[in-house]
Amino acid sequence: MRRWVGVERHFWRMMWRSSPPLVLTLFVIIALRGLGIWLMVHASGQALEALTEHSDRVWFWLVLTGIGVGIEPLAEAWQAAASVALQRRMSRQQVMLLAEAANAPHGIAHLENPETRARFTEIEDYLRGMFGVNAMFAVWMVLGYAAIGLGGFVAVAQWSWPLALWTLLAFRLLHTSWTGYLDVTLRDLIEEGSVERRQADYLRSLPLDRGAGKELRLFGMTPWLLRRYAEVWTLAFTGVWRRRNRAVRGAFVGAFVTAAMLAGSYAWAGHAAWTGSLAIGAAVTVLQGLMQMAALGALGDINVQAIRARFYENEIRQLRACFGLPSGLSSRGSEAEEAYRNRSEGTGPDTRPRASVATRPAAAAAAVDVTDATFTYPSRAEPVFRHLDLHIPAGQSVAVVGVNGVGKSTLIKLLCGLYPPDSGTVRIDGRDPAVDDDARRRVATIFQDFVRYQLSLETNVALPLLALGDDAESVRHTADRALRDAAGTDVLTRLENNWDTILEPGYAGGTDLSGGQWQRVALARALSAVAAGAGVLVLDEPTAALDVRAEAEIFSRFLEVTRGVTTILVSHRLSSVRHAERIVVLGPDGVVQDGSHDELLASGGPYAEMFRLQAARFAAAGAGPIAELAGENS
Ligand SMILES: Nc1ncnc2c1ncn2[C@@H]1O[C@H](COP(=O)(O)OP(=O)(O)OP(=O)(O)O)[C@@H](O)[C@H]1O
Repeated sequence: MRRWVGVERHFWRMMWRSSPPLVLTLFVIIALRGLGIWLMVHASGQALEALTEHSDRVWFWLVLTGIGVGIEPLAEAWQAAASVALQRRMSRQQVMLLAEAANAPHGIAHLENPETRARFTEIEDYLRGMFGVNAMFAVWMVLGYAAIGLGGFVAVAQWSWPLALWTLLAFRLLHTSWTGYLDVTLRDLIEEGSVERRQADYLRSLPLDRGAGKELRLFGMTPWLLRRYAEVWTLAFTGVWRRRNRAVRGAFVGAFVTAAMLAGSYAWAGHAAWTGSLAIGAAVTVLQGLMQMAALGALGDINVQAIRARFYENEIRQLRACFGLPSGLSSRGSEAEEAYRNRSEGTGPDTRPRASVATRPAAAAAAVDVTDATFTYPSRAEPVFRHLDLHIPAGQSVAVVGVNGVGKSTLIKLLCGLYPPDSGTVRIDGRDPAVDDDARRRVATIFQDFVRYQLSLETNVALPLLALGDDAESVRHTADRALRDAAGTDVLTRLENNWDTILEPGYAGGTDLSGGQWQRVALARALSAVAAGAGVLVLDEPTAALDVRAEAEIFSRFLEVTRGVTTILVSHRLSSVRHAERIVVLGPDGVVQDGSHDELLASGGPYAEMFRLQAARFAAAGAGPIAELAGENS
């Protein structure tokens, strides 16, 4: 009971916060609907009574009946419009609340935790789905029905309180037993089998995915996929069906008892009319009132949606609580919500002060210090590395190499503060990026699996500047230079809508880029981040899709344009990494070699061996100028 009160209070508080005038308006409409029904039921009975008595008052009661009848459709339409407007505000608030929750932790471990991810996905699906979009409509419809039922209740109670209460009890029993069933269904849907359901959803979405669509055809995987989908889906729902079947029995028992109680109500009123203790007009009022009270019973779908609305609002609150966030939006979130409202409702431009955007970090190279760091992924038992030490002075260019899976990308994630080390420290200019936003913003990284935003070319390149709120002209200017420095000018010239082209063919006028072109765009984004004030630039295999010559050219150019910034480059192509001032070879037990390209070649060991192997491969393939590039120093 206390839980229910807490959920209800929170739900109404959030609704009130999203728009007090609309909530007040809706309450007025609801009251009007109850009044309208009572007027119709009561006045029509009185009109009949007056008619049988040939009284002049018949017209008076007929007019009131007409008013009562007229109120209902008008109020219903008004209620629908107001609840849809309220939904818009609630959705906006919920999206912001959820986004704040997703972004609250400094790292990304929560996004890799299967349970948390499932909860996020579930809420997001709800918000975007039909139930989420119609939630407010449903909530106020249920209240509207309650008002109608109450109107009927008052009309019956005017003749007999016990009959009104008895009938109310019957309908509440029906309502409670079906709500109990729906509650079980809902909880099952959310809390049980979510991971399996997410997997089933993923499998179902694969044939619609452009990338997966290619492989599905190539490998003839569709029949296997459908079989696997059926298996996972059945697994996800078997328990749900069993529980649902059990719960529906209670609902049916409730329905039978309600039917018996209602038969009693009608017999009661009928007997009174038969024996003459209920006059004809009052009998009409009571019978109509009993019928209107049916609105207090099971409401089916609408009720499910109203329950869902409360459930998910509470889910958002609980998810936020997991990350130490209050139930309402932070001041920054409220500011963003206000800007969103201004724009979506066309009430004005985004006039927020610039202070609400990210602050521009100081533009100077930053030192990187990893001291005695041990790190284990939350889902793993074995650490990726133990007691790792790496110190990079400000302004140095360092290449990190090592075999697959040795932990290069993991090290980069630690430098970005996406995970804290289990023990030891990671510092950027003496500050911990795992807890300090400003320290993290000093690190600009292009990951191996960099994001291909389905947005314009300009946004893809200039994202770090847009995050700072730079004006359009300087954004375009810096993006232009960054793309040029990343040797991506031809990407721009080939696009029909130039900077405004959406980099996704699923949009009108949109297009895709080749792997190499995407990498140039990502590199340009890294350069924009440097222009935005990053002091450490990390490139995690950013050029794997480029040919060897293009990669070598880009690196020498990159080191040129990023002079004055600390650069960390991860690559398997040793022909490229040798341009770095210093090369660090990672092994299972941490740094196994550290020095310049020449020093490492001269000292022998893993680096020299890897380099000779690569050079020999190119030479054997007769790669001509490429072999020259790789073998220059061998
Ligand atoms: N999110 C994760 N959760 C659990 N384990 C992970 C995660 N990401 C990577 N790993 C594991 O951590 C180890 C190091 O991975 P990492 O990606 O850092 O290697 P890498 O040196 O960058 O490899 P590559 O050269 O193939 O890119 C691997 O064993 C990998 O399976």
